[in-house]
Amino acid sequence: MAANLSKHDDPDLLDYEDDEVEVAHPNLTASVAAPVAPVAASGAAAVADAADGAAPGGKDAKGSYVGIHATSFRDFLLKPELLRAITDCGFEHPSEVQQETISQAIFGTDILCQAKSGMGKTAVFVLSTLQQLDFTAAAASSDPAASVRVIVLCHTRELAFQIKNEYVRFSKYMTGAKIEAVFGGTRYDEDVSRLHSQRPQILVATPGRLKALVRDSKISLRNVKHFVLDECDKLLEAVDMRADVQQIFRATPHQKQVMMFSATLTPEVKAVCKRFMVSPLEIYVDNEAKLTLHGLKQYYATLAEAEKNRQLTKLLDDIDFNQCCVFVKTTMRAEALAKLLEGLHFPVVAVHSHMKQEERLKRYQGFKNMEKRILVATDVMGRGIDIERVNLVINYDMADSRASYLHRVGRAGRFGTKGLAVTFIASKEDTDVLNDVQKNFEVTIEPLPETIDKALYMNNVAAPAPAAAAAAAVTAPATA
Ligand SMILES: Nc1ncnc2c1ncn2[C@@H]1O[C@H](COP(=O)(O)OP(=O)(O)OP(=O)(O)O)[C@@H](O)[C@H]1O
Repeated sequence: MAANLSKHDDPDLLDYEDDEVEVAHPNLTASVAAPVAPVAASGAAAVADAADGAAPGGKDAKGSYVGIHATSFRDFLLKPELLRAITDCGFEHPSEVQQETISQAIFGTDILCQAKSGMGKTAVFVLSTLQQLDFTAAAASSDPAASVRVIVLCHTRELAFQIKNEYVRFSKYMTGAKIEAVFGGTRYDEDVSRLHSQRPQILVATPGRLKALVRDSKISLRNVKHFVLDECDKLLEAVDMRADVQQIFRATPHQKQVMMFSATLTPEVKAVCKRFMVSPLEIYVDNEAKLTLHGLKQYYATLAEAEKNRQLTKLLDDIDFNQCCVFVKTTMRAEALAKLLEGLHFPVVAVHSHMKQEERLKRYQGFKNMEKRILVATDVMGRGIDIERVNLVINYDMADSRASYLHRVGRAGRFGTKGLAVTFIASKEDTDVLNDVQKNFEVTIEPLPETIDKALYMNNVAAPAPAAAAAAAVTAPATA
């Protein structure tokens, strides 16, 4: 494995998602002139809607969109307890990226993998590491002080929590499997005692917290056999994060499997990633155009900043969504917008980096459990987060780059399902990003039409016959 990584000064411990610019925005605190009818506050209607996503016969509709039906998870010759858990999770067929990578990942090959958002990259490293681990009592007692065999690094706490849960559900028939997650914003001493008492074999972490634990010798990584970076471009692009990752990497043995994943990998980041690896299997999307999610209908609305609130509330009323993510550019705007929507009785919750960790996870979990239908968030929630019922993304503030746009809209249309993304364009910079997205991802983002046909963004809603289309269509506001 490549060991001659360049040195960086030790940065202060950081929460990596705290990179948002704080700009007060008067528009958000202004009240919306016209009263707006709320969407159903109860989860019941939405749960019924979400059921639309299920294919006839109760089968999960997702598998039928992107699964390669000629192959099956059985073809990977996985452990029976893993296959049982895969079946319980409703996975029928491996997706393309799973088919391309799992068969080699389970033999310990280093993997550098780029694949579209929502196509099941998580299961690649979760399944392949679980397949390779030995959870027997003998293995556990061999060196209890250095129990960790798998390190998974990711950039946010919610993602760490989500990945830990994926490990839990796929290891449910594996006796002795112990999985923990550590991330900033929680009590350090509690992490220390939990790691000491639990002795996990699998540890999911944000780099800052893990770096501190390693630095203080609260954990030994000398037995690590698998080192995974999810959203690796995010972890390696910024110098401070990369330095933390490098420091953790250096605390692990030379001999190990390294796997890295993202939907977006620039040539520069690929080169950095490969310095951590030895002869990796490289799976890339050869043309950015192929990152476009074809189940996702994308529109934009050109409008003035002051018109955003009215437009947003109109969309939330008119569009028949299951769950929706609204992205804004700062934590302050997230708070203000959520308050405004709450005042109008929309079932909304805000998540951003400037809130207590406990509260943040509670809100994220509540949204995941369908207690609220609208999430207002900063880019903190823009990557990796997998919430199955989200079929509408609204960029209230345009993303600052095409990569960020791609990750955000990828919160809808997961695993080949249908979804809708609407982006507000209020400045020349917004237009530039929009043009960059259209050019590089070869997608045509149309102006928001008067009406949006439900069949475009709801699964199992048949496209109406042309004559009936007008009557069935949902009314949407005209663009400014
Ligand atoms: N083979 C499969 N069959 C059915 N569902 C699957 C399969 N593989 C993954 N999924 C589901 O697809 C969804 C998206 O998977 P995942 O979050 O791993 O995507 P991703 O590629 O990591 O996306 P992103 O780049 O946005 O992080 C999850 O809900 C996951 O449970």
